[in-house]
Amino acid sequence: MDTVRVVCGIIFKEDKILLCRRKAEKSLGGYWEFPGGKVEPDESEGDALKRELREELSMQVEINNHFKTITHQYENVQIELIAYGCKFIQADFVLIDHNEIQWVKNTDLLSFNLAPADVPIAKTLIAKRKY
Ligand SMILES: Nc1nc2c([nH]c(=O)n2[C@H]2C[C@H](O)[C@@H](COP(=O)(O)OP(=O)(O)OP(=O)(O)O)O2)c(=O)[nH]1
Repeated sequence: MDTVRVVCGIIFKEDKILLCRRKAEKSLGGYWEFPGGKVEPDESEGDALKRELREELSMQVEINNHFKTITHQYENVQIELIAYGCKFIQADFVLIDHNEIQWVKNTDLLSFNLAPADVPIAKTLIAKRKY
């Protein structure tokens, strides 16, 4: 089975991280995620992340370090979830693919119903506190 490459942002505003809840009608609807999306062919991970954040949230960030990559097998798809640390710059937060957003303290991440692939990323964030 092919692996779908997905890039997501661990977006910091001071000591809080942005979580977004996927709309009910989407795949993994109702789960909270780090925003981002699929990397298109011939697109860099950074360009894909900037594009997705602009399209989904009208948001601009500064992309910093690669944080962690997780391979996760869902029932009918395998994804490679590539997470980058980002600094929040500004957003209109016009929600397209999500129905709620929240800025969350590191230590509260696991109290959200995270997409299963995101759980190891949240655990690493909690273990490191600051990356
Ligand atoms: N953006 C994002 N997607 C994630 C995360 N964790 C996780 O399992 N995913 C999954 C959900 C989707 O199956 C896929 C990303 O696709 P996407 O966000 O571009 O969604 P999409 O609209 O293209 O997907 P679809 O509903 O059309 O299938 O990766 C995450 O933290 N961020």
